[in-house]
Amino acid sequence: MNSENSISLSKTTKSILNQNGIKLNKNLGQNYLIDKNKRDQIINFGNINENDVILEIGTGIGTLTIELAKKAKKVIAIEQDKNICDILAKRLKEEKIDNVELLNEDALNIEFPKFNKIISNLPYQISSPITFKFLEYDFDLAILMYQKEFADRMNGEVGTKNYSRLSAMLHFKCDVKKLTDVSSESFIPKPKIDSTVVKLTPKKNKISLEDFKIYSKFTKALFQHRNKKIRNALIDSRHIITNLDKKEMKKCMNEIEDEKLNNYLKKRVVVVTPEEILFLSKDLNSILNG
Ligand SMILES: C[S@@+](CC[C@H](N)C(=O)[O-])C[C@H]1O[C@@H](n2cnc3c(N)ncnc32)[C@H](O)[C@@H]1O
Repeated sequence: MNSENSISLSKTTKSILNQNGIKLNKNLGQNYLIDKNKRDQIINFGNINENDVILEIGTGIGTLTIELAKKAKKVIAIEQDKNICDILAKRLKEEKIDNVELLNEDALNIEFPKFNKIISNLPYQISSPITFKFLEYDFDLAILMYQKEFADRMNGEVGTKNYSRLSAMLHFKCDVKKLTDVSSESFIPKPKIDSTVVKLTPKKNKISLEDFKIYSKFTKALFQHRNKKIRNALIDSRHIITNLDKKEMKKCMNEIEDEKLNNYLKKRVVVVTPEEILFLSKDLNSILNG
């Protein structure tokens, strides 16, 4: 960490918060970046040009927003906390920055305006739902800061403790690359966890929207019981994938004659690859809902 740089960002951040009488709220994931080198690294990873429209979730007082706005065509900046949003609006005005569309909203509850890149130091309490939401949109690149353990789960290998609904969902949509770790010292207040900056690059040959919808439902059902056999996991989470009741569903499963499918049903969730989940989700979906 370059101490001079960091001291200045740390000082500015503390002074803005003090002047406005702000006490940061843990429940909203308000840990603000004070490491100027890491901030600059994140911006550089974004490889921003003057045509980019950047989506930023959780702007805080604008540590990333202001630098993003200097390089991009436009920044769509979403911040849930009204007081923090007001501070950023004032800063943007003072700095004569007019290419930021600042939205005081819960990012989980709104439809995002059009964008092509996402760059954010995310509020960690919404890491999962916001990442799944990103997957519903087309974009060129995302540079996102997550809790380190969450980042590890994003490309968890099949059969390991990090293999999760998250890794299975990302598998068909994006390449996931960890770029740099960020120590807890780089934030105020200092969180108990370390962080990792991750790059998501959407895959070119994605599966069809219809298949991904079915795959998503089955993945959700399966990973609620990651150590169970697939058959039992699906029966237990049947409400996610079908309207059949337990008896009807068991009957359907018992009538399956396809050997390959029957073999999958006997495997434990955690050892089944995304390709296998895709295969069985399409077949089972027509059996259970056909
Ligand atoms: C980790 S801080 C990042 C702040 C700033 N970008 C930085 O790097 O210092 C996350 C921010 O997200 C905001 N936030 C929390 N939940 C949110 C939500 N559901 N929608 C939008 N913003 C949210 C918090 O108020 C907080 O300012």
